Amino acid sequence: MSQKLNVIKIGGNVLDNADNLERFLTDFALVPGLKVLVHGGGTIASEIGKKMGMEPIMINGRRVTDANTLHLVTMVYGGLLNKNLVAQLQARKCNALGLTGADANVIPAHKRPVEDIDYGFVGDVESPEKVNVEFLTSLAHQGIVPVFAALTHDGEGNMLNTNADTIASTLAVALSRQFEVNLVYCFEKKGVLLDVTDESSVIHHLQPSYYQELKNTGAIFAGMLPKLDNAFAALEQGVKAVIIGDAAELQDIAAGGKAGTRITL
Ligand SMILES: Nc1ncnc2c1ncn2[C@@H]1O[C@H](COP(=O)(O)OP(=O)(O)O)[C@@H](O)[C@H]1O
Ligand SMILES: CC(=O)N[C@@H](CCC(=O)OP(=O)(O)O)C(=O)O
Repeated sequence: MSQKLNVIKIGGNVLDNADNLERFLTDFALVPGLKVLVHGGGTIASEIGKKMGMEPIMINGRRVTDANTLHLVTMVYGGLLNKNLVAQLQARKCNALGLTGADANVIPAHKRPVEDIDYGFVGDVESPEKVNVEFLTSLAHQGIVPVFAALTHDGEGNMLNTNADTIASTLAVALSRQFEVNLVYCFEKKGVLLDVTDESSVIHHLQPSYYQELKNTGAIFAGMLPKLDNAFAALEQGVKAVIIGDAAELQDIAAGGKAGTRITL
C-alpha cells in the first residue's frame, strides 16, 4: 500500500480574508501526514493591478496575461503571497518551502498557443509525466511541505501564469505514481451548491452525468466549471479522491468526514 498524500488548493477569496486565512493555515498545519499546498490569488492580483492602473481581463476563467500582467502575477503569486504563506506556516511549526513550477523544474509548461483567443503569457502544463516527482518525493521524506504559487515556466527563460486549480490537479496526478493522493479544493463556500445562493444546498456526491445536467440548467457556472473539469480529469488519471469544500472545514474533509462535495466517476 502506498503512503497517503494530500494536495490541498486554496483559492483567492480565502487568501483575501485575514481571519479565514489564519484559520485555514492553522488547520492546514494540523493535517497529518504528507501534504502539498497550492495557492491561487487571482482576486488579490486583480486588486493590486487596479491600484497600478491595470484592468484585469478574464476570458473563460483565465487571465489574459500581457507582459505587464506577467510581472504583476510573478510578484504577487511568487513573492507576496507565496512568501507570506510560508512564513505563516513556519510560525505554525509546518516546515514549508515556497516554490513555483520553475523551481527544480517541477512543472514544465509551454505558452498557450493562440487559437481564437490570445491569452498571452499563460502556461499549459506539458503533462503530469514531466513533473519532477523525484524532487517532491525527496522533500516529503525530509518532512518539508511544498507551497506552490500559480506559476510555471517554458524552459526558455520565461515564467508563465497558470491557473492554480490546474497546478493542483497536475501535481495530484503526477504524485499518484508514488502516493495515494487526495486532492482537496478549498474555497469560500460549503461545496458545490445546487443553488449558489444557498449554503445549505451542498451536493454531497457529484458524478459526470449529474454535472452535465447541472451545467445545462446553469446551476454550475463560472470558476466552478474548470474546477470540476480538473477534478474529473484528476480522477480519470489515478487520483484517489477529489473533494471540493469550505476552507473552514478542512479538518473534517482531511479526516474523511462528510463536509464538502465528493467528486466521483
Ligand atoms: N454550483 C456552484 N456551487 C458553488 N460555487 C459555484 C457554483 N457555480 C458557480 N460557482 C462559483 O464558483 C466560484 C469558485 O470558483 P473560483 O472563483 O475559480 O474559485 P477559486 O478562486 O477558489 O478557485 C464560487 O465562488 C462561485 O461563485
Ligand atoms: C491563467 C490564470 O488565469 N491564472 C490565474 C492564477 C491564479 C489563480 O488561479 O487564482 P485563484 O485560484 O484564486 O482563482 C490568475 O491569474 O487568475
